[in-house]
Amino acid sequence: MNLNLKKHPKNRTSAIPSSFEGFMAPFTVKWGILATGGIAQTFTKDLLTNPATREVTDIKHVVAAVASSSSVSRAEDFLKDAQVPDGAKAYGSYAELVADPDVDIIYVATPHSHHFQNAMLALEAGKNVLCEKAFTVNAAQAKKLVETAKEKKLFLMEAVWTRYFPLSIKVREVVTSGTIGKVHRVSADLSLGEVNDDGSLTFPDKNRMVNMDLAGGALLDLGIYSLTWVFQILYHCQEKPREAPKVLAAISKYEKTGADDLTTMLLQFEKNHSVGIATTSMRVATNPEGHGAIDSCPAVRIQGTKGEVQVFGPIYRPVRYQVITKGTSEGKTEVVHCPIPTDKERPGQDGKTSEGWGHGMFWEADEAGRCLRDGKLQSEGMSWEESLVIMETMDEVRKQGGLEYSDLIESADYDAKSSLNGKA
Ligand SMILES: NC(=O)C1=CN([C@@H]2O[C@H](COP(=O)(O)OP(=O)(O)OC[C@H]3O[C@@H](n4cnc5c(N)ncnc54)[C@H](OP(=O)(O)O)[C@@H]3O)[C@@H](O)[C@H]2O)C=CC1
Ligand SMILES: O=C1OC[C@@H](O)[C@H](O)[C@H]1O
Repeated sequence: MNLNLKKHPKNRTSAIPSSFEGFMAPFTVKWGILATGGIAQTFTKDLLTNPATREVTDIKHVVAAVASSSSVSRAEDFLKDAQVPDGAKAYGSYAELVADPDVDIIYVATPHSHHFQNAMLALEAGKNVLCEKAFTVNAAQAKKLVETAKEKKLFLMEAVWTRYFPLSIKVREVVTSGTIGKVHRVSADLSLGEVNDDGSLTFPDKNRMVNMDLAGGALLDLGIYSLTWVFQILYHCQEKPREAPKVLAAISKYEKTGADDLTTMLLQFEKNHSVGIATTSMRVATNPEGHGAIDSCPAVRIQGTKGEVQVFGPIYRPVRYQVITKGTSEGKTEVVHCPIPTDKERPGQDGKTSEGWGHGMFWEADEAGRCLRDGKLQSEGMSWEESLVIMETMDEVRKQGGLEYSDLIESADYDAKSSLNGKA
């Protein structure tokens, strides 16, 4: 779909009585899912939830097709497992998926190493793209994606789902409203404790978390969320033109694979008199009670002159924050819960419980849909410019820590026939 050609009636300039708009058919987004791994499954299930469960009436998602680079049968199994309604197509190659005229937007759900080539494959085929985090391996690749999307007038967005959580939006509002005064410091951590008794990590060496061939490591996989919190406060909430940070980093590497397993970043926004401390690790967990437990200690602290916002982890999928304001002798604490709505008509995410589907990825999908509907090439919540500054920050962190990947996955030269694009 070329955004220049297709406009939803809601985007017309002629006067439509606002009372009428509520009766308009929702804008339908036809998704193509590129890859069949863990997050592709979770995202697809979120697309299939009833939007009304999150009070959305203007957007409807359809899973039009899925592709596996392994085999067509894997794509077929994926459709079955995700309970995708009949009619969706299964492909045994990414090339076939991006050529499907029934697909509006491609969700790229491959390992980091593959994002650049896969997203380029889709853009070159004229498809809009929502690409999983980390956007690419380096800033040069991200720049090339952005240039291509701009030139071809296609929508492109890094899938940093956390930014579209109502919780994130509310926290940004607390900050910009001045409730906690001038913010001088943000610290954010996303860490897992995945260590065996012998000091090795629990991930097998080939696992994408630690595999250098898949651009594994704490920084690109987990640290991106610590950076997300620092950036969505200290960068995103700045007035434009925004100041990019100076960076100081320490990286420690996993001796078995060379991937980073303990990375610490200090980001200084000198003119704004503020500093970010972003940490990530696979050795010591953010939450000593264990990953996935509702954290008892805050994983993000946003510290202002008049108070503090604390966000409880896991910070990629937070459901609770508190605002502590000065003023009275004891101070005042307001705890805010932001539960993720589930579709009770669907069986539990694991197929067993009766909680219903809903992981929280639907909000970013709704945003992508609204951008397509409104003819926007990028989302304000995760703009191209901000993705690029974050990629540049991670480049600098890797440079200081001496963390390099292979030429194949660092290359910013697009090659449709690259092994990273699977079979043609
Ligand atoms: N937003 C979020 O909460 C999360 C995001 N992610 C991000 O999603 C992406 C994928 O992660 P995840 O789904 O956990 O990964 P998985 O390993 O579960 O799946 C990756 C998929 O990519 C495809 N693929 C293509 N080439 C390769 C290759 N050489 N090695 C492995 N897989 C390959 C495979 O699908 P096929 O064979 O069908 O082509 C595979 O199933 C990453 O960028 C990660 O950072 C991950 C977890 C959570
Ligand atoms: O994006 C992610 O969020 C959840 C983590 O467990 C996962 O490793 C990461 O890719």
